[in-house]
Amino acid sequence: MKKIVLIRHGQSIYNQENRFTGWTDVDLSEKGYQEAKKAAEILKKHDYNFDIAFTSLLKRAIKTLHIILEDLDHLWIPEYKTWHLNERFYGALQGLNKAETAEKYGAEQVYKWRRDPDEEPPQVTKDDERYPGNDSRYHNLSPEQLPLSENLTDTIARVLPFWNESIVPAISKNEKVIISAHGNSLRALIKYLDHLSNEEVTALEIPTGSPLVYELDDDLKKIRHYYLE
Ligand SMILES: O=C(O)[C@@H](CO)OP(=O)(O)O
Repeated sequence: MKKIVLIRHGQSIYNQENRFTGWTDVDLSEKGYQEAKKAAEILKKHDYNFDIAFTSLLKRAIKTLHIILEDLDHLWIPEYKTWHLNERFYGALQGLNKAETAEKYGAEQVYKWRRDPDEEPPQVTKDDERYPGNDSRYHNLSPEQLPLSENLTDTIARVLPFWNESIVPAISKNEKVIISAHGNSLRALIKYLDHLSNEEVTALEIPTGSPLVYELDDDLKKIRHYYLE
């Protein structure tokens, strides 16, 4: 039996301010740091350690991972950072307050933008500073890979190839894997691992800073999952 740990980063400053975040590289809030420390304490209590880590290109996920690895005295393990694990790119909604946006466009429309797997949020234009083509960290992405906006279906389409090509080989070699990522990149992965329908994934909410264990069989099919406490 194989075990992997998924963790959504601790609360970010935009989570705290109730803003659409996406690929905006905001830091953890003070509460987010505390959540990451708590996650480390829980993992330590249950004797978890890791051989390899995967995270996004965004500091809230990277710092959550580092806080955990530091407290487990495992900062030395190989660590792969990839845009494939980034949060869903929220397009022109990034930075806007969620409550104000609901007042402007209606709660139903905002709910669809947030949770309907096939509803695409408004796009950014290429001259917008939020467009990833204007950020040097994404210089190696092809024009087709650079999003103007993403729905969950688009996010799944870039998370799963990375899962199959980079994470599955590590798990298959019995390496102990931790993935520090985001609400929607983890939702994408969990939809796949749990065979969730679009309706089921719409209802799935992943708490910040809570280590989530997936037990997988030798064919990497899910046996069960649970949050560590
Ligand atoms: O703003 C975001 O990027 C995400 C995660 O915080 O929000 P939501 O839960 O609306 O998808």
